[in-house]
Amino acid sequence: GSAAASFVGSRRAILRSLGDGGPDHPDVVVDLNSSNFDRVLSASPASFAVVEFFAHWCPACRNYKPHYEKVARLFNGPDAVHPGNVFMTRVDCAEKMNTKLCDRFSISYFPMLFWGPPSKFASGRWVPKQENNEIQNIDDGRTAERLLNWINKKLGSSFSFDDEKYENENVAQSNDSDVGQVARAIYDVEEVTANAFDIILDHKMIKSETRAPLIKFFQLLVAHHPSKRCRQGTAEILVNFDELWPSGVLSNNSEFTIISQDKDPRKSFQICGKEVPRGYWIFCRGSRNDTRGFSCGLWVLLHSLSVRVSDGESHTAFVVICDFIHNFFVCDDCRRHFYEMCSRVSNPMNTTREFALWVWSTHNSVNERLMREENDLGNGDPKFPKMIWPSRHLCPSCYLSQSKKINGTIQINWRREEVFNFLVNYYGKTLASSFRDTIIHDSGVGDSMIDDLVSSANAVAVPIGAALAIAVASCSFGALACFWRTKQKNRKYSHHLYPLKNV
Ligand SMILES: Cc1cc2nc3c(=O)[nH]c(=O)nc-3n(C[C@H](O)[C@H](O)[C@H](O)COP(=O)(O)OP(=O)(O)OC[C@H]3O[C@@H](n4cnc5c(N)ncnc54)[C@H](O)[C@@H]3O)c2cc1C
Repeated sequence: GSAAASFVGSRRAILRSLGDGGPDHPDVVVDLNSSNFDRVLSASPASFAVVEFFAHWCPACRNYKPHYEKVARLFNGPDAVHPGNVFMTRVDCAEKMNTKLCDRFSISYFPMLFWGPPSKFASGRWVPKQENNEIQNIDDGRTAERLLNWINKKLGSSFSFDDEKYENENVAQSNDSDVGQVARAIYDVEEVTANAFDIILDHKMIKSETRAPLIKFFQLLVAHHPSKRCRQGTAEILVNFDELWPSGVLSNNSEFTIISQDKDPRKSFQICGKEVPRGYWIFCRGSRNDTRGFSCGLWVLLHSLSVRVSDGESHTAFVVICDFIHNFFVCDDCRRHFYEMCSRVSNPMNTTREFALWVWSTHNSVNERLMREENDLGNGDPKFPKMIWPSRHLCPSCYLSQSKKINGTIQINWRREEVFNFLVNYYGKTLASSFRDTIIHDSGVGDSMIDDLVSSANAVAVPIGAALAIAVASCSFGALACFWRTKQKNRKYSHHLYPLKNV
């Protein structure tokens, strides 16, 4: 009796240490099935995915579950130690709906594990003994340790279960690390966009006086957001804007009441698609819980917009961004400081260069101020001290000569032309370089006009005004949009377009 009891006890202890669900060990493995498999995998920011095919009735799978989840906790979920590296998922082949999916991967036993780039899973299949398959069968993953070893061999990494949250290679880099790091920031730009929209809804910030600035900001996003998913999602919201937030119902300074209470707009409109927000930061991840993240993502969004607008749009975009921060950035100090700097601009911005350099130098003024503050208060992120950016290390050619300290402030002689080139390359091309920018039309009603509209992957040029005009003229977003459009036909068209020229 007592031997059996202690056996059960120790087995529990082992299970606990491996993680058997519960509040300390949440199950962060992403469950996939035939209806979301392709979409979720193709939207994953991770470089690699593991897919476990199992059957819920299989006892070996049940025993394996805590092992698999222990590995998954390193990579998945808000508390992941190494987010964005490996996406850990599973498919229950005992579910009828998944039969075809499991056949696609020639599942011959449970659990059966595969490894490959997420996008290859999304479009792929696996056939035994076929060479050059980008999807590989994981033949040695029977315990948590062995699976992690297998992954480490593939990645050339040394991930360990002892790694602590935040103390990891993702933050061993700093602001000053290599140029390619910013390629991962595209996911943070999506994350910040979705978070900002959530905040706007949560705080009921759409009021009669903030409605127009928001519409204009959305127009800017439709035309120039670096992520196609976000361009499309924003276009959808824009097309439905009048329906969701009718101007007549909004009163000054009072919160907006959702007309039909059971229809919370956020439930039907995801500004960057279904997979975002993901709940974690990659490029903008701080070494402490309360640093970086959102505000870092917001800066990256602003910079990436600034290098994408055309010369002719630059002043409008400047005003739109100033108004957006002023009305919707809930950090009060930040928005006041920023707006002050906006107000100091007396001449219109004539070029993309002027605008992008303004955002850059404004950001540096903030950095400079925070450098002092964080020094005094010790509340900065120790791994990401504020600095004047870009460092000599990042952009040697941006510096004209040795910088001097005059009255305690650093005076740098910038080569502004080089800084601009650097910004365009960094926040333009490099930011979007490794991005798998797929849109899967859930409704199946693809529309070439909207695709054209949102498909400009880099610094190109759908004039902002045209973006909404095209969006409005299209029925690609399903019944609601068509309904809206039909209704608009009888109204004064221009009133609803908010042409940016009139900012
Ligand atoms: C509009 C705005 C106003 C803000 N105002 C305040 C404020 O008044 N007080 C306050 O405490 N916090 C303010 N913040 C927050 C603060 O600026 C930082 O975002 C936050 O402290 C996180 O810092 P970070 O280390 O992630 O780097 P961030 O400053 O957020 O920068 C993000 C990344 O951008 C790059 N970068 C840095 N400088 C530049 C530059 N000059 N040009 C281009 N790229 C650059 C770096 O790669 C950096 O890691 C503001 C944020 C925003 C978006």
